Amino acid sequence: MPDISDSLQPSTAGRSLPGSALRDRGLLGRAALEALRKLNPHSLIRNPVIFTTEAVSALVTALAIEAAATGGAWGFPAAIAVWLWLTVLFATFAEAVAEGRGRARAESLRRARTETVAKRLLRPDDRSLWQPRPAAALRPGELVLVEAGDLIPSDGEVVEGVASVNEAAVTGESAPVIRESGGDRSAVTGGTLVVSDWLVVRITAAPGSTFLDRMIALVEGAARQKTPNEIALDILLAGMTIIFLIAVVTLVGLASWNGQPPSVTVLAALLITLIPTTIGGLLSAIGIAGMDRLLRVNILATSGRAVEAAGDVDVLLLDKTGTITLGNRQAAGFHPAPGIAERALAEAAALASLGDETPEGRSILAFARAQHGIAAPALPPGARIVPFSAETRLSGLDLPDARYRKGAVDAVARATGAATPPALAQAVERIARAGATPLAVAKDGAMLGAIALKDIVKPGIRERFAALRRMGIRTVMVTGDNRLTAAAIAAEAGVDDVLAEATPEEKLRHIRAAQAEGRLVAMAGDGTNDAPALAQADVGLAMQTGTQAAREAGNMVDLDSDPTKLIEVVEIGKQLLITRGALTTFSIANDVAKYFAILPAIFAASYPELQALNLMRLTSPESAILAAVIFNALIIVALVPLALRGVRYRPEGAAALLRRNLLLYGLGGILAPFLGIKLIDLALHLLGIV
Ligand SMILES: Nc1ncnc2c1ncn2[C@@H]1O[C@H](COP(=O)(O)OP(=O)(O)OP(=O)(O)O)[C@@H](O)[C@H]1O
Ligand SMILES: [K+]
Ligand SMILES: [Mg+2]
Repeated sequence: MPDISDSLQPSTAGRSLPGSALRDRGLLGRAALEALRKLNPHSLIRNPVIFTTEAVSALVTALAIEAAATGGAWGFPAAIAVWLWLTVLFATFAEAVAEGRGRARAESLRRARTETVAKRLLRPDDRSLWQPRPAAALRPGELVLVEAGDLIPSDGEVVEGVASVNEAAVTGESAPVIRESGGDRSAVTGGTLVVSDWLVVRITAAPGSTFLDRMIALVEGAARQKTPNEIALDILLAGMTIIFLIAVVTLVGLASWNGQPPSVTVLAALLITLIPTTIGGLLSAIGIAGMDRLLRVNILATSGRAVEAAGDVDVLLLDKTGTITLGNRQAAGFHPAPGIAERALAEAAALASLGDETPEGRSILAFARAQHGIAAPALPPGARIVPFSAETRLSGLDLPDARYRKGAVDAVARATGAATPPALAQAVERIARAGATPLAVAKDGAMLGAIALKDIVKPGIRERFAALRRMGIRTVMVTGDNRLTAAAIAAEAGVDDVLAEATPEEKLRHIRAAQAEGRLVAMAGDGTNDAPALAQADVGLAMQTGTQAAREAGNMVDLDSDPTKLIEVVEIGKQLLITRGALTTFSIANDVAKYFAILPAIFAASYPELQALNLMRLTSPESAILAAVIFNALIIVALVPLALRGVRYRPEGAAALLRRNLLLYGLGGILAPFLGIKLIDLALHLLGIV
């Protein structure tokens, strides 16, 4: 069998150096075209600041044309109009570049969605009777046979069989993973390849809404919605636009007091340089780039809001089996109660597992055969299977003359009324202290012994939990397993806290309680019993190896099935929030210099004393105004790489972070335009343009 731990290695598929998008010529060309398409006012209205800029650009263009037609001075309004249009174009370009990176990934995913022909089973109980059927025509509920070498035609649940599957098409990771019926690794994804053995799969996805389809829509940004934070910032920016509009209009009265009223072109230039075009132009690119950075670490986020929430997460809950451990729990020992032969225990354990479709159940049958040559008998007539459930924490078989149960020790004791002899209790304790899961086996009202199920902690997890702790995040393991096993695994994995013997409802209640205390909660899980908790958590990170239910309940899927990836999610979330804050600060701080550049120019005629404000000693009023507009446009392009890459995040205190960013982006935002406008003014002068 392939080593599943291979799939823990972070994948490098689809990853490239940050900012490399800006060096990709084809991508830039396509983005430029897309930027032009985005000039359509109908779509631009979603961005109030840039929409205002476009309206003002149109107005100044009309004025320039009118001046040219009537023989007036049209050069200055024309130059301003050109740079105002470029301002709008740079903003739409930023968004187009951010989207373009996802589109490239979508194209490679589309190639994975090849047209396969499925083997649809005609009868559920007969694998030899099948009919070819195009994958696209498969409906939910239909059964298909997938054999070694076949592509899995659509998403589904494995109902029979164990196979290794290469999921590289989706995850970029070529080490095969195990897919099997019954347990937490039963979900299969359309477009992935069965490399050995066979599976019978019940289709769960309707045509056109498979995981791959949704993934494509997501990376293309088709499903993207503004987050509540983005909407709030948009409203703030729109408010500032209105305030500056009022301020600029009232200037007309002031300036006309004892001189010439300023021209509409000059007022337009003043308005656009003062409204927050920088952050307005980069806001959506910042959000898209954040989702894209997640994708590069192989995490698929279906909600931008979850990415933002991740930036502020305080607690991470994880289930044990399949999340902290590999989840391939295998029977590894029989421990009979005093006076019971080991073979009698093994026979009872096998009977109790006859109808148990979980990997644990199958491993017990295999172990009984390997250790004692016990062949699993056919299901006797009149037998009733008691399937495993996370609520009862046991499973078993009722025969007309005997009842067999196996499961969590306390659960079996309660259900059968059987007493646990002290020697057995000691054996159970030893198993659990070693980090294995003890299952008690009972026949009617008597305990026959225990089975030890071994599971392995995913490698490297301890260091990663330590890193989470340094980021101020508390890790809590919530598991259905018993206290001792939970404590042993918790100690080995290095989590901060552990909640054992938890039913799905208790996992859910635990999250609600933390949220009620005002904490932001992340949950990582893989099982159907984790689904309610994954849905309730602010960040629900489902393992790609998990069940369909878990993957649908969460708002992120980790294609590498590594719960400690939350580190990356948190960093990217923080980075997103910091980048947005930094560029907003920068954008608003920029206004100071523009004020000093444009106001003296406007009032030059009315109030010559105001020349004292012309700190930059700009060549002429016209040159000052044009230089400010050019700077205002160019700064958007200059900041695109930062918006895409994100401001670097270092784990340090919030106060230190705020201080550093205020200094860098606040003070930088005040000073940069003084320098920039002066340089542009000089250049315009040297080129003889003004
Ligand atoms: N096939 C089975 N038959 C009987 N009992 C089982 C079986 N599988 C698991 N159990 C018992 O039920 C308990 C709860 O199982 P459940 O799957 O809810 O939680 P878990 O997988 O152990 O933990 P986690 O919630 O961390 O994944 C297990 O700890 C084990 O004692
Ligand atoms: K501006
Ligand atoms: Mg589980």
